[in-house]
Amino acid sequence: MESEQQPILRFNHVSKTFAAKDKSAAGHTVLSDLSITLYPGMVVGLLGQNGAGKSTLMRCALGIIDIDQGDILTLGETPAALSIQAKERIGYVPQQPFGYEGFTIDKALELHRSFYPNWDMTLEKDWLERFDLDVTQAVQKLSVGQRQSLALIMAMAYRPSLLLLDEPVASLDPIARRKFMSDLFDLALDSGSAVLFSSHITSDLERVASHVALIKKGQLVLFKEIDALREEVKLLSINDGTTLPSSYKILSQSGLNMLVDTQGDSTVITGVQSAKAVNLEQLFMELHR
Ligand SMILES: Nc1ncnc2c1ncn2[C@@H]1O[C@H](COP(=O)(O)OP(=O)(O)OP(=O)(O)O)[C@@H](O)[C@H]1O
Repeated sequence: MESEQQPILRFNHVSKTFAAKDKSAAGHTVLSDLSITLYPGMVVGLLGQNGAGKSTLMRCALGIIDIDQGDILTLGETPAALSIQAKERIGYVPQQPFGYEGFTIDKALELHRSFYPNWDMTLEKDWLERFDLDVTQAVQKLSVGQRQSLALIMAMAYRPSLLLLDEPVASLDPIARRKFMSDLFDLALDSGSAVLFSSHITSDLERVASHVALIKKGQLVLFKEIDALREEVKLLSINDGTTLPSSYKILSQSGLNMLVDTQGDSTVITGVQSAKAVNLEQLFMELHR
């Protein structure tokens, strides 16, 4: 199904190294040979430790940061030369939303919506109510969570084809978070959009994402449908000398315990004492032991 659709965002063997301050020192490689493709309707949760490269990946997709190797296509275009038409179809909420200080919420929205011909006033109104925002309030007086809620409305009310959300819900209370997350999924499905969002809250990710992309030190360790995760990623305890099928990808190993991606291979293997499914949090912990 996926191959028949045009990708919304494609990272193809992308690498990025930031130069060291001291020109003679080696640079810091933040993304390494990373490939992911997002198709319409995909909600991809990006998981990784602090500094793993999640924000950098999003900034590269927007052309804010240049890459060193590989290529990226954002709505079919090169990020460094995105057309206005493409920009009108992208929503982005950075980790620390900024801008519109000195405006009230309604004035800020009035200006912001003027940039987007497809702005949906009903959606705006709905989300203002959901987040319980008073439009007469000054933007600079909003709490961090309220500021984040406003940034989300500003990024989503024009139903962008591509939505990049960098820890969008970190400052939202659990009720606002839950509402936002389920709506996010519906919105993506309704509008045929693709969403890439980073979060450290694995339960949110499990609830709302269709896929998970796990990044460790700039490398993509796993990219999988959430539903396939429980079936295909296993914590194995094996006997010494056990040979695993070549289709298995070993994600981490500690003695005779290993975390593997069976990649759908259901061959029965002798020598495996136990094979346990893992949830996202367990997977994350195992990978970073
Ligand atoms: N402009 C820059 N110049 C130099 N180094 C940078 C730059 N931007 C990011 N980095 C470095 O790249 C690494 C990855 O940063 P990034 O913000 O992408 O991580 P992250 O996965 O989003 O982390 P977090 O979960 O803490 O938000 C970090 O070590 C950071 O210091």
